Amino acid sequence: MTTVSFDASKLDKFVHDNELDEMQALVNAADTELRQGTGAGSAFRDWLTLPDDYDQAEFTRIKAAAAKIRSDSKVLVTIGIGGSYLGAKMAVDFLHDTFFNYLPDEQRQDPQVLFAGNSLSPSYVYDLIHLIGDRDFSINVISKSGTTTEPSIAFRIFKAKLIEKYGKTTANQRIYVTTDKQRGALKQEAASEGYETFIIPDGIGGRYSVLSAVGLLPIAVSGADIDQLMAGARDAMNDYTNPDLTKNEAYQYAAYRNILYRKGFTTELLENYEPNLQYFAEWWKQLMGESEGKDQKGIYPSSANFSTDLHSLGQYIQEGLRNLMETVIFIDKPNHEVAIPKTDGNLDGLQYLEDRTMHFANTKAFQGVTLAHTDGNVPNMSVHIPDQTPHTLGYLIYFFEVAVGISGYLNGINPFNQPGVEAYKTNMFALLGKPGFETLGTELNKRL
Ligand SMILES: O=P(O)(O)OC[C@H]1O[C@](O)(CO)[C@@H](O)[C@@H]1O
Repeated sequence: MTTVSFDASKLDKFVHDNELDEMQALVNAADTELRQGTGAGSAFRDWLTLPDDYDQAEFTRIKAAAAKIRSDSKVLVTIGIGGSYLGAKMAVDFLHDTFFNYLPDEQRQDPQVLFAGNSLSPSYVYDLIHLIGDRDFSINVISKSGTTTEPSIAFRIFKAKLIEKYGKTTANQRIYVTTDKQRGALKQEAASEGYETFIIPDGIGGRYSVLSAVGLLPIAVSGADIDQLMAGARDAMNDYTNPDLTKNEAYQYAAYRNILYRKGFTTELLENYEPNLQYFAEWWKQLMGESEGKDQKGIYPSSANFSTDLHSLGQYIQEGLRNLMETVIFIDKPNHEVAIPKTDGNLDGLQYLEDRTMHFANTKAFQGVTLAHTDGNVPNMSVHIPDQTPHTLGYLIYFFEVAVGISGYLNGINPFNQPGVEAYKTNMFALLGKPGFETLGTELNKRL
């Protein structure tokens, strides 16, 4: 039984039935490229089988490390950027109360899972140190390359704090490293300092890595069930193998967004109606943007949070430039339901909603928006999920991963590389004065 249900029924106005049929041959070819490894970037497809084919011993070690952190720390500082933090952040948000990280220590059973190294903001780091205060903490530093500047700087700072608080020997036992099995400065440091280390498999790029140690350790520290997360992904892996578009909704989603893209709908908004899905969209944006935006083409991934943003972006979506398509993730059964109470009289004009629930109102907002935006010529697709359990999240993650693999090949690009992200790094190194970048540094400084 599938967990995710993809709904393209509101696309009639934009896509004829025969157009989907016409995509079948291209989808078959994309499926072969993905499954047989004949497409570009084939060395980075190990996420395809990861839910079934992962290192069980390491998985056990992740759980043991999580148990230790949960027993000796009030805070886990998770250091990483891009794919080395977005998956963990979105999963911790998705799987817990909206205010999970805000609860005071006396009201919580789980450590706070906080993030660093995903920007170069000094104020953020200063404020985070202040927030941790004198509470016990551990660090999980995550970097596949082991050399990314933002997390490297944050690690230096938080490691110094850890040593200051506990002394070097104990501090080293509170540092958990997730990195490549052999390359990079972080790997060398972990080996020399004896930090507990987890591996990011070679064949999995950062944005596809949430179901490896990259995501699993912080998610397990938060108290979420990582067995169920993997089980959900495994179910999706088994459900999405048939390339027949009438039988594979992940492939349907890939096909429809490419049909729409070719008609000029070049920006896709991923939308939600639950605030703790906001970071799901941030994770999705990296997955889609780094996979598809290359060779001067690709759908631009953006996002909106509803109904909040209907009061800010709603006007643009309804009547602005017509290059938008929308994909809504809608949760059929929210974690909690709240009734709209009865009151004496009808001064606020809400009597007609008495005995209704907030989820009823949210559902009507979703339905009303879908029809209004469709009338406004914004193609609407939706992805329904039953709940916010780890199983559903694992399933949903896999849905989007396999969809972007197919989508990338449909658009004739390599969905597994990200050459474009190097340009800013090279300039930054040159301007920072990193050894080896002196000539470029001189040139760039003249242009400033
Ligand atoms: O894990 P790393 O090597 O620190 O990289 C973090 C992120 O940086 C990128 O390489 C882009 O700069 C992403 O692809 C990746 O997810």
